[in-house]
Amino acid sequence: MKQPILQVVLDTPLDSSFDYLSPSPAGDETAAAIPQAGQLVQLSFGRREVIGMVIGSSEHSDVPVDKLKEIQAVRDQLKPLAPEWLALCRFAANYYQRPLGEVVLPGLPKNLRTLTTVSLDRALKKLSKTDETHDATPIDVPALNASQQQAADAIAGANGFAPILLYGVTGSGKTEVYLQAAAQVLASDTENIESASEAAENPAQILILVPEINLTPQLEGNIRARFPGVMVATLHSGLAEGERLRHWLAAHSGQARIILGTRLAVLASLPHLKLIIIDEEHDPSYKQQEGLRYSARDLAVWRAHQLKIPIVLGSATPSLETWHHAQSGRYRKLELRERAVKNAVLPAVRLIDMERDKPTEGLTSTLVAALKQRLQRGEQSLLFLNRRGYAPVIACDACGWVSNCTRCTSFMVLHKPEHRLRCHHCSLELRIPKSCPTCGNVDLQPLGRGTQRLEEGLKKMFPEARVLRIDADSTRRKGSAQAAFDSVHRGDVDILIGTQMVAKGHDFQKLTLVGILNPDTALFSHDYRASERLFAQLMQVAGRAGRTAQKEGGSPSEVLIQTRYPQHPLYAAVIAHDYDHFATSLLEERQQAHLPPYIFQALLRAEARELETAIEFLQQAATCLAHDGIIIHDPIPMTMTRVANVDRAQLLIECPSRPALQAFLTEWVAALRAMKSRVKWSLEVDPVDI
Ligand SMILES: Nc1ncnc2c1ncn2[C@@H]1O[C@H](COP(=O)(O)OP(=O)(O)OP(=O)(O)O)[C@@H](O)[C@H]1O
Ligand SMILES: [Zn+2]
Repeated sequence: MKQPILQVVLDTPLDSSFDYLSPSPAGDETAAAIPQAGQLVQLSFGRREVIGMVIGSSEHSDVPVDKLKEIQAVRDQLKPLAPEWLALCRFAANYYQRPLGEVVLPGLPKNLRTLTTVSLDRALKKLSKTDETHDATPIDVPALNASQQQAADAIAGANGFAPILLYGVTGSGKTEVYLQAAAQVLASDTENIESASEAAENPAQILILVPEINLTPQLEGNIRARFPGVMVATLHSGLAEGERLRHWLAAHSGQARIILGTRLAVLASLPHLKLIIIDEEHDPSYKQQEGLRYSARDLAVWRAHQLKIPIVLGSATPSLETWHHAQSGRYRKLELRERAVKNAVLPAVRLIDMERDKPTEGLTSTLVAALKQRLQRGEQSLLFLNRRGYAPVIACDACGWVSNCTRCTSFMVLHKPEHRLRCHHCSLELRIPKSCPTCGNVDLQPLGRGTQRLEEGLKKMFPEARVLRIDADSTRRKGSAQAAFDSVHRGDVDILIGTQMVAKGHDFQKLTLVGILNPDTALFSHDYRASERLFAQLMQVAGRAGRTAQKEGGSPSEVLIQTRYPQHPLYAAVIAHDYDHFATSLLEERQQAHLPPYIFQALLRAEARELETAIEFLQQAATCLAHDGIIIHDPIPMTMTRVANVDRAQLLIECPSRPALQAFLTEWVAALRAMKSRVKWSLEVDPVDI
């Protein structure tokens, strides 16, 4: 019999599959099983041994058969990945203009891509022994209020592809809706299937995506307690490789029925997926910013469409893309207008004019008085400052020297507790100079204020208060973020200082005051998405206050924003908690200015030692192909031009039609590859940072 020819993809930048021969039977076999599409195989490629995935087979090859190599080993202990999964990868590869192999293989856990099968065999063995049920004391499940019930029923009752926006104000109990809808889906799946054995073989799976899993241990605990007897798998980059493989296999085998993960989980193998939930769907962390620059939200919607299942996008501040779909009726909108806890109300938002009430240690007297009141009453406060470090720069008054990074177009940030200057872009670290490097002046001054400096000032101002800072620096150790949030929930903290890490979905029960410091810079950014983001961020952080009813003798929940621009319309919308109106007017602006979601964009980035080289490459790229109907802008240096001694420039491409843009990009990428330029370039489809 002729050996079939297998097409295999590998993790290489070469945009093609490679032909290999099926392995010949071992001595004592008459015929070896032919590897199927979706199967992982080991083979030699050039001089290397690598892991690839079979994507198809054929009778013919353009390469003479005697030149073809045989596949060396088949990972047949692993069930092949399903055709639907391969189709998802194909879509992502086409849409984001990447070779299929660079989507398929990096999407799998590392331990599946190694040449030994030790960890795979170990993980499979461990999984086969795992009792599907985990011990959990079922917790009290709150009775849903009417709008929550309606939403949960609508989700669980949806048939076929059903994209749903769950638009609920902060604290409206969206999580409870997800969980009760999920419970209904898991239960009805078991009832509907006629034979019990079929149900046992194919129980429904539910994918829940969250922006950052380490920040939501509450949710994971809640899910485990809620679904005793159901295997829950988590998938995120914080897992050790062994664990990650085990969880991935649990999803792939169908044993895990609830999969809770960050953006990377959207590429998991989920053979019985019946419902997808994306919490905080507006969150920028759903966008992968390197390699395959995908939007997990968009891929999830595609997946739901492919499988004809419902998908829930939950947020108090939906992205404008999602809002646009809800307005046009493509997505169904379900609303939760009230906070879920009885008598809990949205906080009153007030602006403090910093021109009139001049801050000391970064705090206006109004905010200080409000903090004092909370301390006296034993309530918690949160100060939100989205800038980590002590001060963004240090400077010499005498000669004007500032702490520039020598490798980037940015400043070295002062990190006082660590006694270091750090560049947040290239990670360069230096000791803090004792005197000015140019004039020798010993009196170097920190300019501006980050979370560390705020913490120092607060401790001086309120020596009796328990102050805790949560930011990327204070939570570097594994588990430290969780420990920090636990101490806030226990009530061991009076004043919490935090960056955007503290704003994401936390259900702080004792918090009655939120102070927002320094949000103004984003008002005047040249990025057209800045105001959408700032608004969402302010609404989210404001939403951490007042999640329970006001106690007797307690303070009403309140949000104080320190600003120099109290007249700015964005703040007026925050005060009114008026997302609808704000989003609608932003959409109008976008439509008039021909910006997304009314136009589709792609961004070509180039990197070189010299800026001119990068720009030249982009100029060539702009003219290398006819482009009717495609708008190609002039190449420009990126705002932060130099990072780690590399200069960066970008070229924006736009088109009112997505298919036309896609068709152009496919041809264009081929032309760019053919240029064989030494400039490093990358293409991003639907870019979010321009
Ligand atoms: N039906 C209900 N009755 C009483 N309490 C409820 C009910 N539903 C939810 N809650 C409680 O309301 C609080 C807020 O819920 P949750 O954290 O789910 O809000 P959310 O809509 O996700 O808010 P955010 O957008 O701010 O993350 C939680 O403490 C939750 O336990
Ligand atoms: Zn740097």
